[in-house]
Amino acid sequence: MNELKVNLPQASVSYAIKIEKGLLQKVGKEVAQLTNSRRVAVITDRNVDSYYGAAVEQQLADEGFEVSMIVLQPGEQTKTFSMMPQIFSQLIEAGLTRSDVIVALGGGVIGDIAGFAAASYLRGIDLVQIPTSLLAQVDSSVGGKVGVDLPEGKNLVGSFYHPTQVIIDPEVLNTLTDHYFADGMAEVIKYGCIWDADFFDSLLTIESRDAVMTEIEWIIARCCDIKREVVEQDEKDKGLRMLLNFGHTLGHAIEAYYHYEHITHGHAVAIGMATLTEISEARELTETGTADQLRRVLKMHRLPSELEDTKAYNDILSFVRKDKKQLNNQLHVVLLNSIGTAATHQTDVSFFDSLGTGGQDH
Ligand SMILES: NC(=O)c1ccc[n+]([C@@H]2O[C@H](COP(=O)([O-])OP(=O)(O)OC[C@H]3O[C@@H](n4cnc5c(N)ncnc54)[C@H](O)[C@@H]3O)[C@@H](O)[C@H]2O)c1
Ligand SMILES: O=C(O)C(=O)C[C@@H](O)[C@H](O)[C@H](O)COP(=O)(O)O
Ligand SMILES: [Zn+2]
Repeated sequence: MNELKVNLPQASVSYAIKIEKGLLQKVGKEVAQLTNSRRVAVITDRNVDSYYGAAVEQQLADEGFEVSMIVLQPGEQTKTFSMMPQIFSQLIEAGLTRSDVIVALGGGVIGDIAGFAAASYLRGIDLVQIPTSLLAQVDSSVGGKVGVDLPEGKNLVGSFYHPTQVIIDPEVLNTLTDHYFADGMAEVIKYGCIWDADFFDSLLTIESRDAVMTEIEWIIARCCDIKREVVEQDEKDKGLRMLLNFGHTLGHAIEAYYHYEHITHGHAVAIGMATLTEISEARELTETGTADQLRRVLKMHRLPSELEDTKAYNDILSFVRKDKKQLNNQLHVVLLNSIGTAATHQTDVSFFDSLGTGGQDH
């Protein structure tokens, strides 16, 4: 088993990330070790429930827990503020008290919304993250960002709320579709881009999904460890943590433009990373050849580097203009110096003027 520890002394928080093939079979015992409570609500989505819901429910029941299953519709449209009253009602109906536990069993959508429910229900109850998509295993289950979307944009309501443990079983990835596997690879590639050139290079040698799966435990562990290192230094996203947003300013705008349908988070981030790197390379802010390397690794892992509908960029820019992280009309964008190192830059939206022209200014 790989076990990492996230330590945030300033927030009086410390939790383990456990990574092991087959760990889902021991989930009842893992949760039982974390709490004296005997009541658990498992929040999941219909897809994940159909594969793993019954087994998780049974194991928790075997440990003496009274278990309530809250099963949501799959997809980003579920991660909305308007879903919260329904979830809170179900938690009340399940009789969850302050000493009880919410288990988030699913991808990033479930982790974010169940985490937000745990952060706000009764002013906060314990949360265990059991991420089941690659994206959730390498990124969203770690670091405590929980929240929901508003019609106006992504993740506009939320908080920092850490789990008491993250339980990762890479074997569950076998039932994930290729599309969502690729989504997770976008965030994996992001870590190589911003933090670790050797890791990036190794991703260029692992060509297929099967090849990734043979190396999966250390890949997940490396990503979680990078995120741990970043979050421990900047829990509240005021400085270093912004690097984890590489590709996201444009990515989030693309997702919002398409109403969170058609283009999923990882695909949007892939386009965001490649497009931004093309622009910054054309402006000599990034080492020549970086965008090519990035496009190569994205293609290898079945991810896009550009939007097919380049005409959409004008409208997408209006979402970039409304980016939530602006300060005095300045956007924070993360640019690569070269593969493996990145920095945040303040700029205005004109930085994106060349969108859709391959990085060349009009
Ligand atoms: N909190 C954070 O730090 C953070 C980080 C990155 C992304 N996110 C958020 O995460 C979300 C995207 O997460 P995602 O890509 O996991 O999407 P998702 O939760 O929608 O899961 C993708 C799809 O895979 C299915 N699925 C999940 N696990 C499965 C499994 N083992 N077998 C079969 N099907 C499975 C789901 O039902 C869903 O249809 C976005 O909302 C994004 O904003 C949050
Ligand atoms: O954990 C972080 O910090 C990240 O930025 C990770 C991102 O991959 C993730 O998509 C996150 O939800 C974005 O957060 P936001 O604050 O830009 O909404
Ligand atoms: Zn992301």
